[in-house]
Amino acid sequence: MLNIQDVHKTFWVKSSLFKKKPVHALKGVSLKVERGEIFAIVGESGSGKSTLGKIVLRLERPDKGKVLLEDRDVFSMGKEYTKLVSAVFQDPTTSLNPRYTVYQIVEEPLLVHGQKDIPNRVKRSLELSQVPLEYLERRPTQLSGGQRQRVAISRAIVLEPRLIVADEPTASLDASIRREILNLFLKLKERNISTLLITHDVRAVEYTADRVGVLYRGVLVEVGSKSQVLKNPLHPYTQYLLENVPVKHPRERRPRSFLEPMLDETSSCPFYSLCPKRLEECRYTLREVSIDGRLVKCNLY
Ligand SMILES: Nc1ncnc2c1ncn2[C@@H]1O[C@H](COP(=O)(O)OP(=O)(O)OP(=O)(O)O)[C@@H](O)[C@H]1O
Repeated sequence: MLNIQDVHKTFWVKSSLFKKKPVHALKGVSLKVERGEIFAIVGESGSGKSTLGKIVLRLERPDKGKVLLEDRDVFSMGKEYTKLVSAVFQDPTTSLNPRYTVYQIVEEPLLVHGQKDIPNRVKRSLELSQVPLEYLERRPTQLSGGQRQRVAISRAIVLEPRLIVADEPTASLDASIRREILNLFLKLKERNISTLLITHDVRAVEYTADRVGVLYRGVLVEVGSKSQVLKNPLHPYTQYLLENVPVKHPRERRPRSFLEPMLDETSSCPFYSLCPKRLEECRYTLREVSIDGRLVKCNLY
């Protein structure tokens, strides 16, 4: 349904008074999201996850590559695209208009798209995201963080989209609420709505995802089913990421050495300078192989 083909995105940031340097946020990312699938993009801060989400939402344009929704280039689609693809962001406090009531927030996309039967559709959407109807006249500041995120999800699904891009939808919430919000995405899946779940939270991936893509410095290093990637990670970076899923106490965590600046920006593999299993050839070439239906960008295979 969603087909991302060889997407590249470079930002130019000021390095000194007169100079700019490139930040390669995405380097040839390709993936497909099927109907009703929850596809998780996982990676550490700065790996390019949000940039990919923004490109799918058309908030950024790729420098190269294509994004297709049901075989149509999303950048040549009109307003219709915003009916088919919607977004849920990390912080509902900033993504919801504080002056609007819950009803007005959820109603807005229906008005923008000239829809009929608005009151009933708003109510159905709120029910589906488990927002009590007595909250209809409340404003975001009168709701808890979890309820605000439910309202944001109601707004995202009110037009019955094909795909939701959810960028860290549980990151601002208490642990006790996180699972409830993730359950909503599982419910949407039953209604054949796909989710591109952008997260650094491996537990969220474990709980919800069908397939997982691991992003490292703009390169999708591994893509496979949840069980393939989480139970038997092949890429050395995925292995590192999973070994460092937050443990009970910060003292038990390993140093996050892989967030150090790259020592060798010119090597083919983005993980070259930090990889414990690197080969000499990884400086010059990077192979993508398919193993049991999963993709790995690594010369070890
Ligand atoms: N508008 C921008 N201008 C300049 N650099 C940017 C811009 N947006 C992103 N970047 C850079 O691109 C890289 C990828 O950023 P991105 O936000 O996509 O990563 P991320 O994996 O979502 O990280 P986080 O979880 O911290 O948001 C980073 O180095 C970031 O600093």
